[in-house]
Amino acid sequence: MSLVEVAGVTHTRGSTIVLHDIDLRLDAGRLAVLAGRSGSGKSTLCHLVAGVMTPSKGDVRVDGVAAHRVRDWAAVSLLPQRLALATELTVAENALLPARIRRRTPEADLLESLGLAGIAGRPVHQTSQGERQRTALARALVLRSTVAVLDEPTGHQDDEHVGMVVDALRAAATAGTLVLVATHDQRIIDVADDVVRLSSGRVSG
Ligand SMILES: Nc1ncnc2c1ncn2[C@@H]1O[C@H](COP(=O)(O)OP(=O)(O)OP(=O)(O)O)[C@@H](O)[C@H]1O
Repeated sequence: MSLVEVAGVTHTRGSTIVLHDIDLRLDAGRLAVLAGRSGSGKSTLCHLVAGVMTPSKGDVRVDGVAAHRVRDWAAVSLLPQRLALATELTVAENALLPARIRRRTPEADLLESLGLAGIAGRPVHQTSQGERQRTALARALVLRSTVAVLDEPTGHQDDEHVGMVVDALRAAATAGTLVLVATHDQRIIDVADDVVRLSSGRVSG
């Protein structure tokens, strides 16, 4: 059994079929990329694996459990495109919240590795879009979850910070997380273990 199993998934949004009969198996400790043009269905598939949507047809399972029933951030974490940060809290409070809730000690250098140490104490509403995105990425990585689903993690990053993000994704995969990334950023695709290409809602290669 693979860690993530997507079987016969067709998904409809509004009146449009946005995913067609998707089959996919992904294993632990891999950096897996969902690549494809804007509108090809990457975010939708991310949402299904993260369990925030249920498929119209077919099955999405994480470790044998229907993805929408998994409620534990240590099992499946998510970096959504819209980030969903608490903007009145600081960068560190947001990023480390999942660890604090579980009384777990976060990795000492997580904020440093994402270039956030210098602004750790600043409220998120006083940060840039790129800093916010890295804060939400840190929150998705802080528990070393079994699966981390990351939707466009470099969308707001300059070259230097793309390098930091890529290193963080590789480190998470090396530590055992299945890192599932929706992106069209070639710099991530170049270091991926698995690349799944979506085209108009179908796996194309
Ligand atoms: N709420 C919605 N209602 C109807 N259609 C939707 C909705 N959200 C997305 N879609 C459509 O579903 C398709 C897949 O969208 P999705 O966001 O998964 O693509 P994507 O590959 O992640 O795109 P991007 O790279 O631009 O984020 C698109 O054709 C989009 O127009």
